[in-house]
Amino acid sequence: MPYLELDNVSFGFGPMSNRYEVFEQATLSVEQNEFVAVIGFSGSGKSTLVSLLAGLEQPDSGEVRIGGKPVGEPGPDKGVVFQNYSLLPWLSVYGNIELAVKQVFPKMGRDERKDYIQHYIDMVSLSGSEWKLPGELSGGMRQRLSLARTLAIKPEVLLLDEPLSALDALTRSQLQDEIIRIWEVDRRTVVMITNDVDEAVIMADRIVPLTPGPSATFGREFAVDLARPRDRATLNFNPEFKHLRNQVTNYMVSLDQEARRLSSTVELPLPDIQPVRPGPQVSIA
Ligand SMILES: Nc1ncnc2c1ncn2[C@@H]1O[C@H](COP(=O)(O)OP(=O)(O)OP(=O)(O)O)[C@@H](O)[C@H]1O
Repeated sequence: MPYLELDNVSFGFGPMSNRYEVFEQATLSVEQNEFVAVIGFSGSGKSTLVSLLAGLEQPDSGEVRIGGKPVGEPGPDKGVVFQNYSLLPWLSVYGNIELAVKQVFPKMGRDERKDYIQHYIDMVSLSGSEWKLPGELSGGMRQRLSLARTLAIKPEVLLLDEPLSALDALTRSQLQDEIIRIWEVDRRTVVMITNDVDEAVIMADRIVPLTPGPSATFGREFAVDLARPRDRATLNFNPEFKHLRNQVTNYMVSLDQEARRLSSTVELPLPDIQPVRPGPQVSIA
């Protein structure tokens, strides 16, 4: 039975007179502890999908379910890591995690809480930076902190909204490996939004493309049957990896071409204006 479900979901922004339909009857099923990468073009609805899964937005029709129940309000059962970190700049690394932990586990004793927070700081390799403020951290360290803070509230579903796209290529690949290392030790259901095919193939169990908007839906899925742990150095020479990467890339290109073809054949309504006719000639003496 699927754990996380988007069941025939339609959702749009704006009033009826000027509406933008983001999703039309979109359906997605994710198994418990599965790692799914949703890949899509800019503006296709990736962040909106995260908002719907997190309960920040409610569908116009259809239903979002977790464990068979409607998703409900945002809460610690759904942990979101955003692209832009969303850290409190006046709190240290320790303080940012502590705030979240205190909110979700108010009864945890002081000593236990200290060890608990340190465990998550160590997990994301931020040991030694406990008392630094977010402004004193690199982009990669800030995203590690975001991840630690979200993991520390023990969400059942982890929603990663393009968490690595603001990082340089080297830091990005390091963090991809770290996220997978952490997920392999402490499995949970993950939906990661990405616009990077390689990232999706290296990290996910399954890749689900989002068709270009408006009225996006989910396209053909790709299972990633590469054995774990995946070593990026050897993957580059793995024919299965290369084949899958090409398949996904070609499919995304074909989705884009189809969307462009459709938008160029749409007939634009022209205003119904009577042509101006010249009046009688007037001669000026
Ligand atoms: N609050 C809003 N009001 C009106 N339209 C919105 C709102 N938020 C998003 N949209 C529109 O909905 C569509 C999907 O937006 P969304 O941010 O989910 O896309 P995305 O795939 O995450 O884009 P990107 O990759 O560029 O961040 C876009 O066309 C966007 O303009």
